[in-house]
Amino acid sequence: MAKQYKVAIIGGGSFGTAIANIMADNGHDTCQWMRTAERVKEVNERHSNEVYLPGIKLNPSLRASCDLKETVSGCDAVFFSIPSKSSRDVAKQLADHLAPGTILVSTTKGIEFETNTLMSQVLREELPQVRLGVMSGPNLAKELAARMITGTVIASEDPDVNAVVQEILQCSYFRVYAGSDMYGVELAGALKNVYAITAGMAAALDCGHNTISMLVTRSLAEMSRYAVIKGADPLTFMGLAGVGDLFVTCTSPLSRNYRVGYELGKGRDLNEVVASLGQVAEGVNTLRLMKEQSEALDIYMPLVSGLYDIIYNGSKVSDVIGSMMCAEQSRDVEFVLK
Ligand SMILES: NC(=O)c1ccc[n+]([C@@H]2O[C@H](COP(=O)([O-])OP(=O)(O)OC[C@H]3O[C@@H](n4cnc5c(N)ncnc54)[C@H](O)[C@@H]3O)[C@@H](O)[C@H]2O)c1
Ligand SMILES: O=P(O)(O)OC[C@H](O)CO
Repeated sequence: MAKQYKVAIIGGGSFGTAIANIMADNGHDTCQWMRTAERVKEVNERHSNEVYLPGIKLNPSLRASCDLKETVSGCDAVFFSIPSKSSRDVAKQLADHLAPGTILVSTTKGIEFETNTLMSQVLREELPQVRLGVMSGPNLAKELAARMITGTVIASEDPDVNAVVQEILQCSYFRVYAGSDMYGVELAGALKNVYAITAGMAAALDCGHNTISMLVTRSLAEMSRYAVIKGADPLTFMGLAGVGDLFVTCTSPLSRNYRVGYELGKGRDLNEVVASLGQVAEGVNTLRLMKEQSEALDIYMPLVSGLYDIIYNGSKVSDVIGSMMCAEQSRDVEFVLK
């Protein structure tokens, strides 16, 4: 029989609940920390989290708690699934409760806005005692919670972290691949959200399949170009955390970032769209960061600039597309060509 671990998940939203449910399905002693007492009661008594995962029956062995110390005490591994905006605050709360050597896995696909810092770095700064990993891939929470076949990537500098996480999560519907390019895996997860907004907008404007295909492929080129300049391995972007996640997020209406783009494409106001979502769409802040970075580092990112101009400068979609199509002819796969 496979080893049973004591595990915790920090975050009571869609993804935290989906991951907690897998671990409970796998027979691990699983506790999920969430800040809302009403939601804790619902998970413990009705085995559901209707606000975030409507219609999903959770494993009855999954426990929830509002008590952070009790949740993580004695855990072998802790999964962190808090939106980037609040990650540092929650990490600070965890500081006194995580034993040295505990495995901590970030599943957050965002960047700290004020510092342009990835979550692994935020966690490293606040929780130096842990062994870190990041998990990312084409992982729509609703599909995972419905136990649809899914693959993901765990990346850590410590191969033991990868092996333990594979053992904890691997099951008949979830396949966990290992990687060592932690930076690339995490960056890919954050960047693809921006391009999903563009893809949602293109869908709202009834663009053809040729257009969507060009958009997604050039998105991959643009995010890879940025990531390579920042030190990531371009091959990471060919895997599940790169092209895999870009594909799912740019094509599925289950993606919140895609939905933001779709609603913007239908002419709705950004603030109104974000407020009505009721869940996080990390790409909105990541877009602003990428625009700043592309200017500061002089990286050619026409899709980021175009989307930024449409959302924040009131540019017309047709004008932005027109200027992109008339730009100087370029080479394909230039981000890997020397
Ligand atoms: N939903 C998905 O399909 C999915 C898949 C992979 C990764 N992710 C990433 O996981 C992260 C979390 O996403 P999600 O989908 O679970 O978001 P969500 O909006 O569904 O839920 C966010 C959760 O975080 C909690 N939270 C926010 N601020 C908090 C604070 N200060 N203290 C305590 N709790 C706080 C909220 O109460 C809520 O329970 C994001 O970075 C997202 O990109 C999401
Ligand atoms: O709903 P989104 O747009 O945050 O995307 C969810 C996941 O990241 C897809 O892998």
